[in-house]
Amino acid sequence: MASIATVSDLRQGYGRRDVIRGLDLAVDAGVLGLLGPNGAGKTTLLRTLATVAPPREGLLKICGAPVRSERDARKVRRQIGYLPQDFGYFPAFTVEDFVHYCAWLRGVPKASADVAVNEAIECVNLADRRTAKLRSLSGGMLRRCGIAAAIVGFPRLILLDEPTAGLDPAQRLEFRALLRMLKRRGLAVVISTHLVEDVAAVCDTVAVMSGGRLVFHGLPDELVRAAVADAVGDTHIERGYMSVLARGGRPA
Ligand SMILES: Nc1ncnc2c1ncn2[C@@H]1O[C@H](COP(=O)(O)OP(=O)(O)OP(=O)(O)O)[C@@H](O)[C@H]1O
Repeated sequence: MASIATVSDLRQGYGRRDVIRGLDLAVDAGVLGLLGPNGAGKTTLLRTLATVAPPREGLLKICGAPVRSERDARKVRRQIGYLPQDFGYFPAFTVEDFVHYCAWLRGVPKASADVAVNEAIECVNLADRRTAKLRSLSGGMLRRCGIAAAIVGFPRLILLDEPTAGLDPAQRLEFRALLRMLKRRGLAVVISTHLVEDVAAVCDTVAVMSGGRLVFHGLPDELVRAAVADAVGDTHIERGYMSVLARGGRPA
């Protein structure tokens, strides 16, 4: 089956600086966990997949369509839900207003928008706060509202930048259940996270970035098996993660 998104030989950066070089990645249905230390390039990759910034070099394809121009990007944005790390919002909007607005921005058909908005709000367990103003929400609730905005209408590609930041342990478990539901719908979800245990619990595949390159892409079990004998870490997968970072992508 064709991948939902691919980047080939991607070069991406800011100003004069390249932060991603020669990166190839295929995103298929299921949950892909994107790991890597601060500054590795995870957000830059997600922004590129979200068509926020065009690749400096290389090819981005969404649902099989090459995205080479703003015109191409407009055609595929309907298929993309994106939760940035720091998302902008209007404090006076209610939860419902905000998710509706994001549905409208993404072109969710008007006839199905009300149902889609309700469904998204229920998915993140904010139904009892639907008329609350965003300014009155806790950090975790606001994050869940952002997740609802990213999944409304169930786009085929959902990109979540540190979605579990600020969630308490019970909310993180609920978020994992939500990811499993999105997976059952055949959607592709990419989550950037520093929580290696979230990846072990719910991701089908894992990509590890370091210094703007992909140093690992495979199954969570394969990351566990990548652990070297003296690796640091409290869990098997943390030891695998630390090992691939230390190795910098060189074959074992
Ligand atoms: N808007 C920007 N302008 C200039 N440089 C930037 C900008 N955003 C990110 N960078 C730089 O690009 C590199 C990659 O940053 P990026 O945010 O993609 O990493 P990350 O893996 O998401 O990090 P974190 O885990 O801290 O969120 C870093 O060196 C960062 O300083």
